[in-house]
Amino acid sequence: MTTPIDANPIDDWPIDDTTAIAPVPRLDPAIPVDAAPATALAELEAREITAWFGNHKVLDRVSLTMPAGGITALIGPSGCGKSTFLRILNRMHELVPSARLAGEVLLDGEDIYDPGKRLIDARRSIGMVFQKPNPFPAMSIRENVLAGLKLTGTKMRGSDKDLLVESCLVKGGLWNEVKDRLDAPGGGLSGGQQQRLCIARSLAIRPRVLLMDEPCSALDPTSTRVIEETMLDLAREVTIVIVTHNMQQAARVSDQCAFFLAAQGQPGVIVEHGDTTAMFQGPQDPRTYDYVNGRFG
Ligand SMILES: Nc1ncnc2c1ncn2[C@@H]1O[C@H](COP(=O)(O)OP(=O)(O)OP(=O)(O)O)[C@@H](O)[C@H]1O
Repeated sequence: MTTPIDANPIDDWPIDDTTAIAPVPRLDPAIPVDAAPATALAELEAREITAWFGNHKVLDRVSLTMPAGGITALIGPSGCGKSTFLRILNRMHELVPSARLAGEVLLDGEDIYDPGKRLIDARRSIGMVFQKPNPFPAMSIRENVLAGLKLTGTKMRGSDKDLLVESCLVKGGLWNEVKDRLDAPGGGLSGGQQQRLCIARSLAIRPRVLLMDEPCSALDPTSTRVIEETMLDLAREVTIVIVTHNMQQAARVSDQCAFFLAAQGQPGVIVEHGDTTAMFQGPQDPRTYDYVNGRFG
């Protein structure tokens, strides 16, 4: 099925993913966030995804199941469509005016592109963390975590906000470093701390899936390890999909990998996917072997 691209109902959100925060969905103001039940782990399944920018087809019939509570790494050389695929998973692809796609993305069996589904619900359930940490620099750490609620106009008691800020910063692996300076500006944190603040911010809207587009590529090795530990902890409650160029990182954090490749002038496809250990130790396809062993890309 070719999915029609609707006008973007959140048209005041910036598009540039190096500077924007992910569009934040609207919580039900009637439900205090700390009282909301924990959400069940969700499986995400992409079926036969084909994507275009104008007439340029960049993905061809890509299917992948991303298991509930797992970490799936998308790997492959530059330009093979990994980020495009990731952005299709939470309907960010349609922010680009020339973008089109065909196929389905099922969140626990329900197609997020179904005409009866609202864009806002996809964004509510499927959060995104970008390559470059992008906190609001002048806002305090606390305000950054709560930014999604503020932007959506959700009302919450002060004590509920305090609980939410603490729980998100704990889950984001940042609480111990910032608990005594929650009113300090987010822009004053180190790059690695800023990225964990962005993770905490995305958790505040209780996503069921967290998409991460090269979240450590701007960070030093120590910060990278801290983010990886945070991801491993988070996978107990959110399904994670990460794009990474770092093969060691893919091996360290992911349960399964999908290897994307685009032949010269051709759209990207998944050459091979499966258990990460198997992909690294005994890939089926010689191109996967060459890529994971650093022979190209
Ligand atoms: N906004 C856009 N408009 C037009 N073409 C685009 C746009 N974004 C990406 N493309 C094209 O789509 C193809 C896939 O790009 P994409 O960024 O998804 O690849 P990638 O595998 O994530 O690359 P990298 O690893 O370098 O980030 C490329 O040919 C790219 O030039």
